[in-house]
This record gives sequence, C-alpha cells and structure tokens, in this order.
Amino acid sequence: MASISSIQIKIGVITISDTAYKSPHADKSGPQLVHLVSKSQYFHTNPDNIFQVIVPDETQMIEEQLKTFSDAFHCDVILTTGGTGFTPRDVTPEATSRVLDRRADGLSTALLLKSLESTPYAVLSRGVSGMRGQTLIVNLPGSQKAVDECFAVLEPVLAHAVKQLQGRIVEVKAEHVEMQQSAHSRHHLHHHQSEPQQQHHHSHHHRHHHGHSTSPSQQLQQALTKSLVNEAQIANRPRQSPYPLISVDEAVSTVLDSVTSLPAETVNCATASVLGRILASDVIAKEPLPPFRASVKDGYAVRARDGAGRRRVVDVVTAGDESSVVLQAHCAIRVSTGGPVPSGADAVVQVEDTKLIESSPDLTKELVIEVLKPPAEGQDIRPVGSDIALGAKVLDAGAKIGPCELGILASIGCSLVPVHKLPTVGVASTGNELMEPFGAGLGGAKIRDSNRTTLLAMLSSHGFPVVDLGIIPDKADCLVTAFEKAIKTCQVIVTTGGVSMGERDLVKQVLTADFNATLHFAQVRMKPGKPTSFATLSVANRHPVLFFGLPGNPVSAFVTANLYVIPACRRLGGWSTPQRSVFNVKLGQEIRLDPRPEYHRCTLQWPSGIDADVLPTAWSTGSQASSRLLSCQSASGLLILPARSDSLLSLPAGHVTQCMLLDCP
Ligand SMILES: Nc1nc2c(c(=O)[nH]1)N[C@H]1C(S)=C(S)[C@@H](COP(=O)(O)OP(=O)(O)OC[C@H]3O[C@@H](n4cnc5c(N)ncnc54)[C@H](O)[C@@H]3O)O[C@H]1N2
Ligand code: MOO
Ligand SMILES: [Mg+2]
Repeated sequence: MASISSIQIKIGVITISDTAYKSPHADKSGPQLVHLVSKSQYFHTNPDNIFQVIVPDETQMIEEQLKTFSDAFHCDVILTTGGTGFTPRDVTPEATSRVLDRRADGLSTALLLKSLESTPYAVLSRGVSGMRGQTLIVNLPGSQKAVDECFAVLEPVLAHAVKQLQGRIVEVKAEHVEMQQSAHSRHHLHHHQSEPQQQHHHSHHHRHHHGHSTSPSQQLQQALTKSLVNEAQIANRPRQSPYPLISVDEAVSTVLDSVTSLPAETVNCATASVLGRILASDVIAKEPLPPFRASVKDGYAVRARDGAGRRRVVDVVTAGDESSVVLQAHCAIRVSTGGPVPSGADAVVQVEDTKLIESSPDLTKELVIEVLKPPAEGQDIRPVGSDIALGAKVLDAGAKIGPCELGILASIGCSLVPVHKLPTVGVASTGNELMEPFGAGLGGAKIRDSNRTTLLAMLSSHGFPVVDLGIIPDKADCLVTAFEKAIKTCQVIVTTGGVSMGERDLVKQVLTADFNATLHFAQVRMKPGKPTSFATLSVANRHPVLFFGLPGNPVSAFVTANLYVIPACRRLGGWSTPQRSVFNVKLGQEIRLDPRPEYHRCTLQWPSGIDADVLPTAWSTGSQASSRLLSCQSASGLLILPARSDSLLSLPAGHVTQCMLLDCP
C-alpha cells in the first residue's frame, strides 16, 4: 500500500447537468467527488491538481471539456457525474465515447454491480469508461449517493490504473527496491555526516544536464512532480522584476546575435515548398538561354549582306520547329518570334518591313517578298546564351526564391536547389483562463484563446512550418511537460502569457529552473510588450532551441512576434537582413506619446502623385490598449514613437516619424 499511496494524481471533475450549470449551488455531486478525491488514502491529490467545472448536457461542450482536461491540463483521471440516464438530454456516454481512444468497460461494469446493490434502477445508468491518451475517463451517475458508492469501487484501483496507463510499472518496481534500501541505509546515515550531502543536490538537477545520477525514487519523484519551481511560495516572489529593462534595439540585436542560419537541404523546385526559401549557395546555369539563335520578331531570316530587295521564300519555321535548309544568297526563310534562326541567316527582317511580291494561286505559299530596308547584321536575333550564358551565376547564395527566381530556375532546368532549412515553430498559449477559441460557449472567468490563432496564422503566412502546442495551464508541471514535448520537434517555441509579475506567471522560472535555459532578457522598454522574454536552450547535437515568452495581451503578442519572432525565424531560415523595413511617414493627426517608446498601430495612405518629396500619411488605429486586438486590424504599419517626456507630450500632425511596414517585408 505504501508505494501506491505515494502517487500524485491530477484529477478533473466534471458535473454534467443543465440544472447545475444554471445554478451551481444545486451541484452536490461535483463537490462531493472533489472531497472524496482529496481525502483519499490510496493516492495523493494536491488541491492545485484538482480541477472542477460544471457543463450543461450538451455533447459538444462535454467533449470540449474532456479534451481540455485531458490534452491541455494533462489530467490523469477525469470523473464525470451526471447525464448517464435515459432522458433525451442525457448525452454524457455519447460525448465521452467520442473522445476515448480505448474502452475500459470493466470499470463501468464494476460501478454498475455496486450500484445494483442499492437499487435496481442502476441498470438505467449508461456510463462508459476508457482512456484518452494518458487520461482515464470514467462516467459516474449524477446522484450524490451513487457517486459515493461508485467512488468506493474506483478508489482502490485508480492509482494502479494511472501508473499502468503512464507506463510507470518499472518505476513502481524501482521504488520498492529503493524503499527497502533506504530503510536499510537510514541506520548508517549519521556515520556519513562529513561527506557531501548528496541528497540535497537533486534540487539543482536540470533537464538536459545528463550525468548527475539520480536514484530511482528521485526519478519517480521527477516523473510525478516534474517542476523544480516552488510555485506555492508566492510570498517569496520578487516584488520588482529582477531583470534589466533593455531597449528594443538591444533586444533585437540580442535575438539576432544568438541565431545562426540552419543548415542547407535540397528541395525540388517543382514543389511549393521552395517558394520564399533562401538559397544556401550560388546557382550556376548549366544550360544557355536561349539554347539556339532565336528570332525576336515575326518576319524573315535573311543574309544582311544581300541588302534591301527581293528574296525568294524557300522555307518556313515557326516557334518549336527547325529548318533543315541552309539559307543561300537572296533567299529568305519565314520565321516567327521565338523560333530558331536557320543557319546561313544573320538577320531577321520584321514582316512590317517587307512587301509581298508573289504568292501561290491558292495563297497558301509566299513565293517572293521584297525587303524594304537594308538589314543590319545580327538584327532581331537573340544569340545563344544572350539572356543566360552557360556557366553564368544566375542567383546568389542568400537570394530569396520568389516567383521570378523560381522562373529563372525553371528556364535553365534547375530542378533541385540547396536552401536553408526552415525552423519548425511551436506556438502555445499559457493561462488557466483560456478556452479553445472556436468551441463551446464561455462560462465563469474564462476567455477565448486568440493569441495562438493569431501567431499560428502569422507564422504560416511567412512560410514557416508550425506546430500547435495548445493551451498550457499556469502550472509549473504542465509547462514542463509541454515544453519537454515541444523541444523534441521545434527549433523555436513561442508562448504567450505568464511572463509578467503575477503569481501564476511561471514561464521564465520553469525555463531557467527546469531546463537550465539561458534567459537573455525579460523586460524591454516598449509599449506594448514590456515583459517580452527570450531564452535559448542548448540541446545536444542540435541547433539551440529559441524560446520566446511573449506577453499574454493579444496586441503585445502580435507586436512582439513581428519585432522579434519573425526576424529570428527568418535568420534561422537564412535571411541576412531579416528585419522589417522601416521608412519615414508623415503623421496625419496629432498623437499623444506614451511613457514608454511605443509601437503604435497605424494605417497608411500612400501618395498618388509623382512628387518625390511627398511621404505616406499615417493615421492611428484608435485606442492602443494592449488588450484591444482591433487596434491591429487593417494596420499596415507600426509607428515607432519616442517615449513621452516633460518637453514632448505629443507629436503634431505633419510630424515626420519612422514606421515599420507590416504588410510586406
Ligand atoms: N505588477 C505588474 N503587472 C503587470 C505588469 C507589470 O510590469 N507589473 N506588466 C503588464 C504588462 S505590460 C503586460 S503586457 C501583461 C503581460 O502579462 P503576462 O505575459 O504575464 O500575461 P498574462 O498575465 O498571462 O495575461 C495578460 C492578459 O492577456 C490575456 N491573455 C493571455 N493569454 C491570452 C490568449 N491566448 N488569448 C487572449 N488573451 C490572452 C489575459 O487574460 C490577461 O488579460 O502584464 C501586465 N501586468
Ligand atoms: O507591455 Mo504590455 O504589453 O503594455 O501591455
Ligand atoms: Mg501575467
């Protein structure tokens, strides 16, 4: 029993009832389950690890909630109560079945048998059980009495089920051994007090710092509690940010200086993946263009030295054809634009500069024409390689492959090119308040997660492969689990939220304490985006992983992603000048300054005349609150405004200031 009772279980309790959803006080079974769970003798559940919600009898909302507890909160067990009966609104088993990967009917049968001891009506409960990923989900009936009875059946087996589900059987065995050994060695402890106290050292053990040996029980402890951050001691947190406040320029240079381009890979020019990529080496033409002497005009191939005058039309070549005739004196071969100029000819005369003298009676042949002006040698002929010479460098290393570059590669038959690899960028939103954006209705103090949608779309539109890392609750363990997983597949990890001064702002602590990441900066003198944090993580045999902890406010996340994340990803992808273009604009209106240098969203009106001195006019998008994403809607640029000072409170209309262009590089 002792080894079983050491397990920490994270539990989600969902009351499923229209009535309880409308009046939460009516819910007795949910609180009862929480109570039973927290006082269990069979396993430990820290109060922070019990999540409880009420949802109505709506299939989609039930499904969403099960997924959130399983996929985002990484609950070990989800217990539902209610919605298992026969009324039309009872849909819990259907919603649950839709999210399960595997069924565990034995559990539901056991619950049924237990309930049948009290009432024959228990047969009307349709609850199901099973697994979604590493989460065990069990439907319990709605009544408090049934909850008590069913929990009594579940309680003794839950911990074992969780361990099995998470593949911790080996650790369980190791723990038995370790317990026996430690009981043995405790007798000898006081004899070794002059030796280093190794048992304290594990608190400095970082992930990815292999080489420390940890005992099986320490490993088990880490597997269970994950983070080394002491998130409970909120009174211990600093009351001022310990990180220096740096300038935007310094922050941008810090980011770009710590990033080098990813190595090259060869991509096929016939695939869309090549567009927007940066060439890793020069491209040399292995074919000339044109590959033959090509006519520039529709007309007649002639010998220039024959001058003006009559020519017999001896052959015809249209584009794509060849002529086997070698042109003789005072003859002409009719040619078309792009067709090969026959040998013997050294000029082309356009049809406009000729006159028809004689044709066949059925008009299908031109027999004789007259060249009206004396032609010059080489006239209207594109020599071989005149557009692209054989062996010439057509594209430089560092060039971005756009539509024309791709066309150039096509024109010389270059099907494979070396380009810098693209970083895979993972995007997560952190926050206990967040719900999936496009799912069911909101409740309580929840808001919809918009940052992930914005950032994933922004990164994809810049051509970077993205991974949706979901919503991570503001819990150190959850952050550790999510980051560990993300590091395996992503070169860049972008989170939003959890980087400021709040007690649940744990991102930086987890990065430094649990991952030994180098935190380069965590405060930037800018509005929005002050708590923007940037860290790098060394991973063996790989490019360092870049970590951007962007602020949670939607505008702050958008602006800082443009300033830091996009340039960093571009540099990884091989861009030598990855920053957005900055140019001068004229303010269309007076703009009041913020105490911090501000990146003020604006629309731009481009001058239509040809006056070289006229600049685009910039207009504010209105309230610049960091929470108001509407301030970014239709914004073409970010005005780079200085901080307010006593002598400068606002900038007048007509003032010329710098603007960073958002809608193109
Ligand atoms: N005592 C202080 N408090 C705050 C400071 C400060 O210096 N001292 N800085 C403020 C500034 S500036 C910003 S910006 C925010 C940044 O906070 P966090 O990065 O810790 O983000 P959260 O606290 O998690 O959330 C802030 C805000 O944004 C909303 N949010 C978060 N994630 C999302 C999302 N995915 N989609 C939509 N909205 C989201 C969240 O609900 C909060 O309202 O801190 C200030 N506080
Ligand atoms: O810097 Mo925060 O991003 O103002 O809102
Ligand atoms: Mg915060």
